[in-house]
Amino acid sequence: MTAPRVVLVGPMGVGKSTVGALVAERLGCVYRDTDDDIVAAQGRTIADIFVDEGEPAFRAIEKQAVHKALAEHEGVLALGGGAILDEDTRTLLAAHLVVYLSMDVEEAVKRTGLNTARPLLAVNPRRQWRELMDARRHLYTEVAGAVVATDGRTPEEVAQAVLDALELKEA
Ligand SMILES: Nc1ncnc2c1ncn2[C@@H]1O[C@H](COP(=O)(O)OP(=O)(O)O)[C@@H](O)[C@H]1O
Ligand SMILES: O=C(O)C1=C[C@@H](OP(=O)(O)O)[C@@H](O)[C@H](O)C1
Ligand SMILES: [Mg+2]
Repeated sequence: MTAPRVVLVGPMGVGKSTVGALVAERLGCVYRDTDDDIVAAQGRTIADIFVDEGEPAFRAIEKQAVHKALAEHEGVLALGGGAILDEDTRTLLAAHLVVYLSMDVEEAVKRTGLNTARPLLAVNPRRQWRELMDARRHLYTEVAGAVVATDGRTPEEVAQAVLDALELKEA
């Protein structure tokens, strides 16, 4: 069966895309990011999809993109932070090796700031991030086979911790 070597989940700005690319390089396999798939397929940015069609429409597009990538990708796969909100997606993830990258709120604000590319954090990022995590923390934990804390760690250190977690799981 085709399956990603590892699937990275976690909140916006935790480093899924940055760390995913590093882990793929270290494993000598291909890196894929479902946000990039969505942008390529739609020919517009994530922020534009949110503005043009709203979050429910984005989630429907995202669900399709995630299910396609889980079915066909063999390397490292990073999901958008909200992909785990979908119950069918969580069910599919149960069959995969999933690593949850975590961080606390201060680290989150440092990394994402007022970056308008992430529409869900455009206004009052600290409060919005707390609310998002209250709604999602248990879902990240539910789908994950391992949790890697990223606070105060460089992307290279986080990538190494992910590789260590993989080695433990694959052993
Ligand atoms: N371990 C880290 N320490 C500090 N900054 C980081 C770390 N990992 C990622 N970043 C920075 O945080 C921002 C968000 O990273 P990104 O990989 O896009 O996160 P995600 O895909 O989870 O939203 C980027 O500016 C990136 O350079
Ligand atoms: O957490 C979320 O709901 C989102 C996370 C984003 O991806 P990253 O987690 O890669 O920033 C992107 O899919 C969109 O802005 C919504
Ligand atoms: Mg990303």
